[in-house]
Amino acid sequence: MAALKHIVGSVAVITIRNPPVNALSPQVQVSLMEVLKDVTLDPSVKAIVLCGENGKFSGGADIRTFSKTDPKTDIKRMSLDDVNSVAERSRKPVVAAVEGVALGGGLELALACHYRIAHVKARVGLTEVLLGLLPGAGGTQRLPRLIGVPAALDMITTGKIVPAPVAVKLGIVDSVTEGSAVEEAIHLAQKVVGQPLESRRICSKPIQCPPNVDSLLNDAKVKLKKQFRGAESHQVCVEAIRAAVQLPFAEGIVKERELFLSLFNSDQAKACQYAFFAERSVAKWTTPSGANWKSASPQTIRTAAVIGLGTMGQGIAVSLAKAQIQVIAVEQDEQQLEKGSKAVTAILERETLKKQQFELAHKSDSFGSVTFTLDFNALKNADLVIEAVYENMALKKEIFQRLSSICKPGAFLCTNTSGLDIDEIASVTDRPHLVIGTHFFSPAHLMKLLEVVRGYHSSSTIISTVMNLSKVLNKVGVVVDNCPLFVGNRLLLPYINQAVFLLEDGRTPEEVDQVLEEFGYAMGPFRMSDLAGLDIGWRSRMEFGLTGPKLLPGAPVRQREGKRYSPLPDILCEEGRFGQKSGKGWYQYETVGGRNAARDPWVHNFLHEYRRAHAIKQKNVSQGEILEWCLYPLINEGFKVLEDGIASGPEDIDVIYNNGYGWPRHKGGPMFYASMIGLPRVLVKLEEFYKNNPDIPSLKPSNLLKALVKQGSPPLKEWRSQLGYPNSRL
Ligand SMILES: CCCCCCC/C=C/C(=O)SCCNC(=O)CCNC(=O)[C@H](O)C(C)(C)COP(=O)(O)OP(=O)(O)OC[C@H]1O[C@@H](n2cnc3c(N)ncnc32)[C@H](O)[C@@H]1OP(=O)(O)O
Repeated sequence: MAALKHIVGSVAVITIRNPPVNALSPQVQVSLMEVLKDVTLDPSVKAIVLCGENGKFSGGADIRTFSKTDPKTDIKRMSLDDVNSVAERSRKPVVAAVEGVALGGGLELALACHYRIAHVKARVGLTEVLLGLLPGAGGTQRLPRLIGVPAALDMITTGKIVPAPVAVKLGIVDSVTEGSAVEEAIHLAQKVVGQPLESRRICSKPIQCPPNVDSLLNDAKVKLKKQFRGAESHQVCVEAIRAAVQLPFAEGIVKERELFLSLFNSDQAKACQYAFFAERSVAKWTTPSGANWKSASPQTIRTAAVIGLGTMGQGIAVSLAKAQIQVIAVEQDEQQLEKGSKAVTAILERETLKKQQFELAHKSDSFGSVTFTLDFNALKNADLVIEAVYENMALKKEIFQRLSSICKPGAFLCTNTSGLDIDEIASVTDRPHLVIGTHFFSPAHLMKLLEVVRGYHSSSTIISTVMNLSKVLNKVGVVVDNCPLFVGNRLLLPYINQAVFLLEDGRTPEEVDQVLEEFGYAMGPFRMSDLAGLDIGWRSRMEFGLTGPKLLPGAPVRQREGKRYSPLPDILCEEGRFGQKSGKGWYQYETVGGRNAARDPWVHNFLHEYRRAHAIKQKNVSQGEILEWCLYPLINEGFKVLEDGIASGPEDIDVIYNNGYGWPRHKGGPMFYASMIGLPRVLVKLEEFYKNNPDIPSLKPSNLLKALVKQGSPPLKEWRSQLGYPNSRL
């Protein structure tokens, strides 16, 4: 039985049982319905308590069953909504005892109960929108009636999860307890036996609308369109809430169902659900040598050190402190230390304020302390050190040599680099097995991704410790192998190059960005480059002799070693145009450090003159071709990364892109996207591009892509077996 019943006096306690998160699978729903009907008819039962096994109310409808559900037949036959209706219509009081989580359909079930008691540490939310859906079991009709339209709109359209004390303030739950929510619920159930229930049924509550409700809903749609470019579910959620506002409850439920079904089998919903499971799958890492997440022994990190308090170091220090880890922050000179400590303190103050506002001043755990010092010897007691100085191999090696002699035996040594060789850095230490790459993304206290780059000698203990740490820091860690640029930046390079080639061929930064932003990227390649800083790539190209003083004399302007090369970004940097940080880059900004990109006539004129000087003929490229020209080489590089064994599966690449590179989640990630549009299409276009541009090697289709197409394009979950890894995780 997926729903268990036991009787306490005259109270029937129904426990949802479906480990690990008590997901409401079709079987659980049928079982719940049976037990609910049974206890409603049982004359000895006077009240009902609903709870979940093992301290978790419910993680919502069972997402795994969605792909096997036929919306036309299965959902119409029986749905969670019917269970909710039976609970709500019951003449006996039904009390939800919310422990752990009540998310999605789990919270919708709780909303159908007459009372809700939550444990103080419980969290609730209608998270369906993040899975490309809407709360389709009455959530869009009940929540606005319970807490008002503005608050419900915010929760439903963002999928926000709130802690129990906030849920009480909002009116979602009636009270919180530090003790057992189930005991408290039983107590309340006994107390309210015989009391009238009509006012407790949310379906009977009139909806309180602010006078400007129409513009509230319309403005929300505009805002959400900008925030979640191209994503349907956020928009459809607003329409479901509009139905709650305009229609009586029963009709609103019918409309909600219709809108739910319009999303249920969409490609976007499939992509979001794939992204959800991909994130879980990357946590279960394995290495080619057989080490894996199950057998490794992660260590708890209590004290961590950060070396270098530039932008990255600041964010990393804040991230650690927010996770209640004690931080020692080291800089090399007084001035840098003062600048860094001021910045860290300011960010921490802002974060404290945000936390207090979010938790509504509920007593919560404070942040870990940060000690600022110039003294490297302060690192001797750190459990883990993250070096975050700028990208310079000699400097990093010098630091790691020092760390070897200062840090306690067993301390983990991490380098925050976006592409330098981890093995070379590890080679100067006394403990290469305890050295690893931790590639954070800026701003490091906000961005979710952590690329965990294992070196040749990295032990399973350091991999599992850092993967665990990523979860503690509320990040998504992905284990990748050591190669130049690792995974994320390796795929980014051809994408950016292709975008720049488009400028040579006659397009403008605005046109290219618009296509990629309409696709769903938060920022197109040029706005993103301006944000990241154009000088970073420039310095690295100088280091590699692609430009600057090390460039061999006589090198053709638009070629390097026979390959197409565009000097446009280099010229911009030579002009002092580094992007936002200098107030100008591919765009112009209102001030140095400004955020609002505006068309820059200088850039347009410069591009025009450049094309004229090099006698480049303008090409007519459609918006669709711009998209394929930029994205397919990125995807192709993804296949090459898989072929090289740098990432262990397509999910790893997609998780990296969804969480670190602004890829639209409702498109699943580049590899998922390729599977959706069809591998033959990607291959044919790459072949065509490569034929016409043999001097761009990244357009040459990868062997893996060709092999998969030859085999009839198997589904993504089978690609991994093609790679022949000994420890396939699928
Ligand atoms: C068919 C028509 C039905 C009509 C339904 C009406 C509308 C309702 C829709 C929904 O309810 S959609 C689901 C909404 N729920 C969520 O979005 C919650 C998703 N889960 C989470 O956020 C987290 O998993 C958690 C519950 C907060 C737990 O986090 P934790 O870090 O503790 O563990 P995880 O590693 O994330 O998960 C453990 C394990 O459980 C699996 N899982 C989690 N939630 C679900 C779920 N709703 N359905 C199925 N499976 C779920 C997760 O994949 C992990 O499994 P493994 O991957 O380790 O095997």
